[in-house]
Amino acid sequence: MGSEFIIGRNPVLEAIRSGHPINKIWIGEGSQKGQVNQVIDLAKANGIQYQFVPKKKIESLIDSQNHQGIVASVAAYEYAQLEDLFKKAEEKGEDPFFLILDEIEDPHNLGSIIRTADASGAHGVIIPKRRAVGLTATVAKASTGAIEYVPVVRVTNLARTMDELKKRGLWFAGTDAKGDTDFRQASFDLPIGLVIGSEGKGMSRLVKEKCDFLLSIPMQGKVTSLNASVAASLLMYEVLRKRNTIGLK
Ligand SMILES: C[S@@+](CC[C@H](N)C(=O)[O-])C[C@H]1O[C@@H](n2cnc3c(N)ncnc32)[C@H](O)[C@@H]1O
Repeated sequence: MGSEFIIGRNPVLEAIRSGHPINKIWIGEGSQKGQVNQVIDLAKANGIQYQFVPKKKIESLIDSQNHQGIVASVAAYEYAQLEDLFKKAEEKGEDPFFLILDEIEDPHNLGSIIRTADASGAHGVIIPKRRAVGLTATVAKASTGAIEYVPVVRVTNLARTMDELKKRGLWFAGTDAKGDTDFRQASFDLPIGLVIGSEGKGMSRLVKEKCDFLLSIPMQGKVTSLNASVAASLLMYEVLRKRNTIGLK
């Protein structure tokens, strides 16, 4: 199994808390305060090896200065199976709510989408194997640890997977600034797959054709689209808003 570095206090804390296998943690000298102490306590409690090193050592490991004095080498992130997503929905007694990402390439966008997926109660994310970013250290950091809790499935062919999911009762909501239905009018009281297009091209033709309806977020200014992760966040929270009574957590 390969390994990855995860960088920063929150991602390392979440990795330990979730039980993700950790090889070693390096802590920058002089960083022993607040959340770093929490990391040390948890590492001790879980028998994880850690070492204090000059900050330069950390920078040489990860080739970055944005590490908050902490970096861990962990087992590479594993992908889930479609079945895991259905299981998560079933455990929560909810209609499936999956995200389908059609060739998202920017790791910050993927991390941010995973973070909001966790917060808004989505049951998992589906990405294609080709022409898309996978679960990397940068994605883990941008997700601030949510990568540990949101199952991500990688499939060979998104359009084919959508066909398979349709047979299992899912309806697909495509998203496009030129879509014909204002997202505030959509109802989400059915098993739903929310499809987000790539940063450059939006949804591919084949994936778009598989969608049952096309939602748009109003654009009142001069630019023609939102950032993919911003659009995904608004749409995920609309699903939560429609499905959950206010006051219920
Ligand atoms: C940066 S946009 C893609 C722009 C691309 N040039 C296009 O024409 O579709 C990335 C993705 O974010 C979502 N998105 C962005 N703005 C949106 C909007 N106003 N309404 C619905 N979805 C939007 C869509 O999923 C879109 O494919």
